[in-house]
Amino acid sequence: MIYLKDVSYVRLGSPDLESAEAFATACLGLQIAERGKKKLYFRSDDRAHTLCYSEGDAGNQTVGFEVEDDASLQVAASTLEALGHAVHAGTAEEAEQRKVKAFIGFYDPTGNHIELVVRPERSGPRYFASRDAGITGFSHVGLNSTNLLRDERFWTQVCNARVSDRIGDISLMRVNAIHHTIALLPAPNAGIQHINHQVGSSDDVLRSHYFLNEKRVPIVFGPGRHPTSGARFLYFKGPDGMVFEYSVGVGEIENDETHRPRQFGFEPASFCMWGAKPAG
Ligand SMILES: O=C(O)c1cccc(O)c1O
Ligand SMILES: [Fe+2]
Repeated sequence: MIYLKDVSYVRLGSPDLESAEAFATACLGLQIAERGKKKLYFRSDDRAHTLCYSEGDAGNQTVGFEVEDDASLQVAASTLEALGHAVHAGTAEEAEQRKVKAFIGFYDPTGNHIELVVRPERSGPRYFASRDAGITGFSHVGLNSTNLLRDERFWTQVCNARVSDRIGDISLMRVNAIHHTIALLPAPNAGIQHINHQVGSSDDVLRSHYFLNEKRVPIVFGPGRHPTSGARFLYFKGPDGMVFEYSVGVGEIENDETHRPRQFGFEPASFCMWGAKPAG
């Protein structure tokens, strides 16, 4: 069993780092942590980085998850290899680029590139962004899935994810008390479907709605409220078509042992209890 503790970071390729930087700082509200060679590191909370853009193909997308220690990483590697997944052991240089002690890389059954990391760095100074978006931290990712049942099985049976709720066959899965850290959404190919940051209040969500509209950032869904996690949300489009979500008030699962996933119908009202409909 692979015990995921939390999501750690997202790594995104972009052919235009300048635009990515402008969006991440002036629109999304992240803090530049470090400029590397053709790499930009961003902070959103007390971690040293939670997002890294590197110059390259926008199809290069990776999600990093934290595991407990080196022993857990070894178990993860052998578990994956036994199941036929090719596992890449991160080199010291690659680990340094990720600000982690060690990591492995592999592809999930859909083909999403996943990294498992040990001892991701924190930062001493607190997160301080130039735009006051009210971000309190990087919280979850939506992952594309070409086969929801197969991929839910991978994340819950090979890994320790637990289903908190389902909308149709879409699963919202937790790896700790937070309602979900991974959402699996149907898509024809691999990719990150959205990247979620939590904000401090509903005011932040609505304030950003006006702010992003003014900046001509395409709003793709919301403001709204998810009946599943209870979170108030706003989705908008960033560089290379990547969708970002702000949300506040994501619930926690009080009793991990006794919680049973709730089933919601695959319909708009299951995504927004206020009646918002996705754009397009
Ligand atoms: O927060 C949620 O419950 C949620 C539901 C559907 C899709 C999402 O991205 C979510 O964050
Ligand atoms: Fe989400």
